[in-house]
Amino acid sequence: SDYFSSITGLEELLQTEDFLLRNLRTTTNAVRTLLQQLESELSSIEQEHAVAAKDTENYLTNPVNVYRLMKRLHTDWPQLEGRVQQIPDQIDFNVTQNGDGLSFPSQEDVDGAALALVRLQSTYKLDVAQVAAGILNGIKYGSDMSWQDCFVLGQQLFEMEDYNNTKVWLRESMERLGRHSRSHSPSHSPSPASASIPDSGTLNRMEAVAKSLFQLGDFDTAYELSQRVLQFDPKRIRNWHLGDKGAVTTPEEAEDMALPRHSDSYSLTQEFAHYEKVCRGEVGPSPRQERPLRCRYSQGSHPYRRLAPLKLEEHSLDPFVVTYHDMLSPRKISDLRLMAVPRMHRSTVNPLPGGQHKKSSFRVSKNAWLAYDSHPTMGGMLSDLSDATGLDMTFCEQLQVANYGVGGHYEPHWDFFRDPSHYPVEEGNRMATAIFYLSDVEQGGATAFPFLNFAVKPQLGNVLFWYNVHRSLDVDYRTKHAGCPVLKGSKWIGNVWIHEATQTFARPCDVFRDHEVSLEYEIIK
Ligand SMILES: O=C(O)CCC(=O)C(=O)O
Ligand SMILES: [Fe+2]
Repeated sequence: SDYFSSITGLEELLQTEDFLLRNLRTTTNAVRTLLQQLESELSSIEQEHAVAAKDTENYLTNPVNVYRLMKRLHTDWPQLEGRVQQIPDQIDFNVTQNGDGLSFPSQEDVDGAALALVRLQSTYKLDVAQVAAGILNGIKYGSDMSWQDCFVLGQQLFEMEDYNNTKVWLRESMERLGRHSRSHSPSHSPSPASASIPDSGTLNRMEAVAKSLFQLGDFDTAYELSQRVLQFDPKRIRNWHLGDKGAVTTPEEAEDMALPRHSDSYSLTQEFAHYEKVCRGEVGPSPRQERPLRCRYSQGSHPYRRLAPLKLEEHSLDPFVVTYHDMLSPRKISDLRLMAVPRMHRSTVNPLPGGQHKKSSFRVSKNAWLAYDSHPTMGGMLSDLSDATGLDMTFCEQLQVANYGVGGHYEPHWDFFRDPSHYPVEEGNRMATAIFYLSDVEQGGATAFPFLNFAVKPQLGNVLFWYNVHRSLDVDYRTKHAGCPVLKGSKWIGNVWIHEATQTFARPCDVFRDHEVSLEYEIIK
């Protein structure tokens, strides 16, 4: 399971479908050969009968014809009968059951993929009609969704009790069906298009969904859906008893019900709405915030960097958030990703003390932990990071390589632990975070800092670095950050968390505590 959370799993699914396709192709070829054989015998007997019909008496007085008629009926037809009856045995197509070692998505995967689509739609304010047409932010990538695709998605969202989105997708489906049935009138459509006219099973499902929508008080969509059903099968009207009026919800109640069950309370806050704006690039830093920021060369803390200075881009001075450009070559990155792929698992979030690590819709990605001594590239990453930041790398967690598929994301969070039982005392809290970007991302997938009003677009080889704590070692609530949903592409990152102990000289404390500025950001508004 968990195929939807990253690109690596999806490749397996594509391979599964390749296998299914090859099998179906072999099977249809075999069936065609069988049919062709039957067809040729059929037409030779038909020809015989055409001759006989012209002059039956003449035909039947020919002893050869008589003999052949006898033989056909006595021997050939029973044989033909046997051959036709054996056809099903010759069609071996049980791929979904006995396709050994094939990967199939679970219900959770299908739900995850639906949620991802809906998340993208809401975060990036995408127009459903455009998404269904395979267009993301004006760029046409994929093929169109059929009216059935939209309907199935709508039905699934309905089952997931996400009624707001059910509505938009069912509407889109009906819209497409309407367009479709106008452009393919049933009389002249021997093409696959005729297969897109709803069959009775689909009409039943449409009817059932219409009924439920009616009971939920979404009369408009229910009406629209019913009209479509009637258009294809006018007889159905007599089946309709839409329940007694007492069971019908008032529009106000329906409004309440229309809140998607899967969105937790955080996604309804102002803070979350602001975060989504930052992801969309609708808000940015103020001129006052931006004025002191520079792109500059940095010699870091190692003498070698005088010869090869680092390209440093400042995003914020307090809290300190910067990008070091071109820290890792594409070749090293591909080595790293190859090492990580076989070790990838669905990402979990940190539990309450004593709790279980849990998968969550809050963080949808896969990750792997890699030890720094397992490959020279990784040791190099740490020493480069140390040279750049001046920090000591004695206490850092293993490299966490993460991959987000389309719709993958990590909602706003802090990297530091608020509960000291979450980290070893001798190592201290997560003082700083460095994110190595191990891929570019075509659209979406920025690392957003909602309180600081900026988002950093992943760029292969760059490192994003920031301090999670004040100099006083009090946690800095302004550093809340997130991985925005990936809209197009696949996002790879490598996380390094550097702990506090051993940084005494690299980042000495101030005399005074300096954390008050960040306290107001602790509370979710
Ligand atoms: O994906 C990102 O850009 C941020 C990831 C992150 O914050 C984390 O893994 O802790
Ligand atoms: Fe983080």
